[in-house]
Amino acid sequence: MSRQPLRALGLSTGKKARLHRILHTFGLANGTALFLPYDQGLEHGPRDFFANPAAGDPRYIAKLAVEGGFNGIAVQIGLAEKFYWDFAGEVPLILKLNGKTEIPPDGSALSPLNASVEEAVRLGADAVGYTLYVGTPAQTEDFAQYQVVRRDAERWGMPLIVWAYPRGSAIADKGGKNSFYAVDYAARTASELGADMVKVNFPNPAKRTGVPAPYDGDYSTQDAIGAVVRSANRSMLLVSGGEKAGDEAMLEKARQSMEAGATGFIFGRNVWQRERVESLRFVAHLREILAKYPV
Ligand SMILES: O=C[C@H](O)COP(=O)(O)O
Repeated sequence: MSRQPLRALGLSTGKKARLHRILHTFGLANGTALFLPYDQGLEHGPRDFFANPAAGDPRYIAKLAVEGGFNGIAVQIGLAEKFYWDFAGEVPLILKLNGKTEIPPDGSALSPLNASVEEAVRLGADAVGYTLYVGTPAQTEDFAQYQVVRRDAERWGMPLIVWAYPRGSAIADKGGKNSFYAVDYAARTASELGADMVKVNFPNPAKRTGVPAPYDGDYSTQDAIGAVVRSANRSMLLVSGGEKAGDEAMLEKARQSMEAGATGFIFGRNVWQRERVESLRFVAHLREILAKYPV
């Protein structure tokens, strides 16, 4: 069960204090989490803002994070430097330390570092984020880069959230990046490598060719997300939103995730690729779900 009191997670003092601030003084302040990720402008490009052009303005998103009662906003260094100060202290900052464009092919992806844990401290961040691509040809280099971040995070008492993303042709041949096998393996990898929180896509247990046993068996989505939470063990599990989908489908995934023991959600496009009032209405539904699972 990943959703446990902070005291049960073996955290250092600085990490525990920052996580307590994030989880127990912001959002619902009940130990669950709702984060707003806003690095899509780098990862996917401005195409993500066409559905709601207002969302291309970082001030609009930061205001939404405050008004929506989020536990944190995750941005890259440039936006943290130039925009976060307007809202500093009003919503926790998660400084995303690495990131890349979608222009180079996905298969051999390594997400380079663009900022440091020390800069996160200077900016008043309460956590840092690192994208770890599990299964690519660049995995060895990625692990080495990650290890430095993990040590810095430990030294500065900074919680480390790992975006654990299966990627590359080897993963494509084994059921794809959202398969139960791939997501479960990514959650376990992040946990083994010292993540305090791990962010994964919701696993899809549909039968696929090339998936190693026992992942080729029959599993419900509830079985699959339950296994992923167990694989994350003492790393708190956050479920990612992904591309904009129907509200009912998203809310059902959210319910199943919390029922399985997840700590919360990190939903971006599903929140802000719509008009502000609609965003806040959707957020209210997410908060209703989170309210049922206090830690
Ligand atoms: O880093 C990318 C974002 O976390 C993606 O968030 P999203 O899929 O909910 O838009």
